[in-house]
Amino acid sequence: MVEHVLRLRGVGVEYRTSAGAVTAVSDVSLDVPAHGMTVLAGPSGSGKSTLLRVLSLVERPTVGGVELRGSGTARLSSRARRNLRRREIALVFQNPADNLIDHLDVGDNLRAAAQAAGRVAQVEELLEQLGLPGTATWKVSAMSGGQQQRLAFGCALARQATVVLADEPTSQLDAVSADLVLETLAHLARRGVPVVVASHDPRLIALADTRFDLRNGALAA
Ligand SMILES: Nc1ncnc2c1ncn2[C@@H]1O[C@H](COP(=O)(O)OP(=O)(O)OP(=O)(O)O)[C@@H](O)[C@H]1O
Repeated sequence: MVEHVLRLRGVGVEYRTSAGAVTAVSDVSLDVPAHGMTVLAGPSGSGKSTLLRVLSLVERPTVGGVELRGSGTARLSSRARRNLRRREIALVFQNPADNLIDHLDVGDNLRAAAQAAGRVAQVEELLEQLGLPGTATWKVSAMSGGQQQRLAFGCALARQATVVLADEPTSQLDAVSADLVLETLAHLARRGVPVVVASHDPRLIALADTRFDLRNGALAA
């Protein structure tokens, strides 16, 4: 059994800008356990979002390697990376509206997410698990921000993703809505789905089974 769902080895990310090269992440090596919630914590600009994009195979690091379930990804073509991402990885963005298709109702969002990964969604069962029973025919716009984020994590469950990654999933929500998301994250972790979250929300960080602290693009000692 693979103990780590994702591993980074010597990862660095550099951006070229008109003002010169910007180092967003330097020499990060870490192992994400195959169970529970892993949090990337750190102040604004410390490299959390960049690292999350690398972990989710959206962005190739400038140097270093990323392993998913024990297999290296560096030699994969862009197309193979895209297919791997589609099959195995779910990424939830901070703005609830960016995670859902607003012209589809709630049930069809779950069905579309499942279909994109070659799966079939058990809509009523998922909505029950998410604490959103009876909402299958609701418009997404009729839901609160917290309910929308919950549904976004439900789409990750519908896809049966190997790992779920989320960038600041509570940052645009009020306290009550953020509570809904924290409950959902705890639910995913209990179901054995590994979750990786970038956040500086202390309540979310408190739920971490594994925590990595970033400072200026590097792991804090
Ligand atoms: N596309 C880019 N081009 C140039 N610099 C970038 C780019 N993306 C990120 N950076 C820089 O890299 C560093 C890390 O940014 P990143 O967004 O990963 O940090 P963060 O911890 O997620 O911050 P926040 O919490 O504010 O989102 C910052 O100095 C940022 O300005």
